[in-house]
Amino acid sequence: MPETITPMIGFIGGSGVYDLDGLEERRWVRVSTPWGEPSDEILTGVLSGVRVAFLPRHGRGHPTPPSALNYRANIDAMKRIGCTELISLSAVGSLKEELPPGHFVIVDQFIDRTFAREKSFFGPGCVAHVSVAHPVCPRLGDALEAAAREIALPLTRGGTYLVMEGPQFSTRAESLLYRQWGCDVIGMTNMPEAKLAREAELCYATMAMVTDYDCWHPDHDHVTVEQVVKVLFGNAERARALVKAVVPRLGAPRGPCPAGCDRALDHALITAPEKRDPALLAKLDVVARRVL
Ligand SMILES: CSC[C@H]1O[C@H](OP(=O)(O)O)[C@H](O)[C@@H]1O
Ligand SMILES: Nc1ncnc2[nH]cnc12
Repeated sequence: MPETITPMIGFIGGSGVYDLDGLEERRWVRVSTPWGEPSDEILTGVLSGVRVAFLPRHGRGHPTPPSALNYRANIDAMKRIGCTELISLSAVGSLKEELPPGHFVIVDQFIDRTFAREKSFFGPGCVAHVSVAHPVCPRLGDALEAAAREIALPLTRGGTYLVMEGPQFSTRAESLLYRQWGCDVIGMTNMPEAKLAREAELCYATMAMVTDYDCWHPDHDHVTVEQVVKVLFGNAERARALVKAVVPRLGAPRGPCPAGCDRALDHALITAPEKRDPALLAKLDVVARRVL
């Protein structure tokens, strides 16, 4: 008999999304992990009868830049508190004319250009290679699409998110290069987040909220924080409406993920049991508990 999972929907709120409203049994909870401290306390509560958790990715008040985020602690903490799926709400720049500020994109691919971050829970003493060929859970994508259409958000389903290191925005040459690569949007945070969610066997999807045209567009000034923030105020309101619309669609008890996100480690571990490092295995207590 396949296991029945009672979902707890986790949200990781990006720039401009530092809180969730409308929760019952609302409580900010401190969660420590073997990987260090997450960005902030995690807000837990109940929305439409469904358990939810919310982590402000950069911390409340936005003290932490993309490269200094402890992505491993964030993902571990969300799983540790009971999340079964993760939805990222992220501000992005647009690399396509037809994705103007105010538009929403359910991305389904990433190009990871980050280079100064811890990208795996595994390493010497326990080597694992998961597939991220399809980094986004289609079931979460379907739920996000249905919810976004219900509240009439301007929406595109599918797109490639270029993840840059930052914190500076791109040069014009870089922006033009990413357009040539066929990328749709650009941001600084969703990798290694999506890779780590896969290693932790959590379903993951991103709702990207376009705030600017980066710096490639001949008719628009280059992106500034001021501009991002201005658009974000509108977007953040709509992001909250999206959360309220998506949660009931994901809340029912369910079987295993049809795409296999929750079994990503089934064929990933390659280190022989007798060669595994007990100290690392102890840190993997929650992330890899199903297979260790
Ligand atoms: C404030 S603009 C740059 C900043 O916004 C995005 O963050 P998030 O994905 O957490 O919404 C982008 O990735 C940068 O970190
Ligand atoms: N143009 C841009 N580049 C990188 N991250 C962003 N976040 C929002 N706009 C961005």
